[in-house]
Amino acid sequence: MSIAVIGAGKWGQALQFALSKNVTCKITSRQRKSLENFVSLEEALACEYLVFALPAQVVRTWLDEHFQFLGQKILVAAKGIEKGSGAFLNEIFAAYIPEENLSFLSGPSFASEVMQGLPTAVVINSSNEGLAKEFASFFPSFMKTYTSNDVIGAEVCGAYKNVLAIASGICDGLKLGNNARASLIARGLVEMHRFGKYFGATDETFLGLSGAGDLFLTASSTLSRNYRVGFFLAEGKKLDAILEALGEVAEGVFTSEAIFELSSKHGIYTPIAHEIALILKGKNPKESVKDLLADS
Ligand SMILES: NC(=O)C1=CN([C@@H]2O[C@H](COP(=O)(O)OP(=O)(O)OC[C@H]3O[C@@H](n4cnc5c(N)ncnc54)[C@H](O)[C@@H]3O)[C@@H](O)[C@H]2O)C=CC1
Ligand SMILES: O=C(CO)COP(=O)(O)O
Repeated sequence: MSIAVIGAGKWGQALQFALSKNVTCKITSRQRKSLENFVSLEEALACEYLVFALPAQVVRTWLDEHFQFLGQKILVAAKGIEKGSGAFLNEIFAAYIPEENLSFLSGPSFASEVMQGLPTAVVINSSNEGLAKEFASFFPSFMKTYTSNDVIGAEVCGAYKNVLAIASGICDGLKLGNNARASLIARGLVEMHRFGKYFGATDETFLGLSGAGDLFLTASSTLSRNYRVGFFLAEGKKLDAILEALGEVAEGVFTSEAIFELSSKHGIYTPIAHEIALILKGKNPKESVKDLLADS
């Protein structure tokens, strides 16, 4: 078998590191990097298995410009909803790749900890159980892998928790206390469940690794880029300056807009994501706290 990671950012490199414990794993990116088993895009695309670790917002253009379906089996490792279209990643990929060849990775997994070989548990989600199990078998023992067929549930959780992590960072940046953060995370879980149910997600996904697991992780740690974006916004820093200093993707910034658009279109009640979208457009976070407390 042959496998390659596409995208050599933080997550792509961590996944290559993890998969290389069991299999020879190649990696490619738009700029050549001096990484072991770095290959050209052509060589990567010729592999039987591909792991996509590109930011959600660039996936559609990337597929349009570079992808050719040769029967490859795909694991999508990005977490986000496309801004503008409100498209989920499974919808974007489905235009290029048959559903039975697609799977999606979810669960609590900071790249920096995976890079150190620290233990975690993740989920491989696919309508094709055999494919999910195949990908699961490639992961090293320090990453315990579960499988699920709730693709949309895993996708909603992975994307929504990034927006809630921004909210949590704001909460801590404003020094609102532990009670406030726990309330926010708990209400956030209810909110993302409501949103996910609308699109057909399964209840139990929200209680497991993809939902509560990844939400608790990301919304309670300064290791999260999304959390840090929120923290610095609360300190009064400008979004552009925060993102420039971050130098890495914070998907929640784009996903909050996508959720705002989808919730407005479908009439889904998502007050926390709504306030985050407004804060990212310049609303004072303290006003948002007042509005959320007063909201009934
Ligand atoms: N870092 C982490 O701990 C985790 C990240 N993820 C998700 O994985 C995805 C990627 O995140 P990271 O690797 O951490 O981000 P990153 O910011 O470290 O790297 C993103 C990579 O994408 C490349 N890239 C950006 N635009 C591109 C384009 N138009 N064409 C080709 N390549 C392009 C960049 O050069 C960079 O190498 C995101 O959706 C993120 O939410 C998921 C789980 C964990
Ligand atoms: O998805 C992640 C961990 O599971 C990474 O979160 P951040 O992108 O906020 O760092």
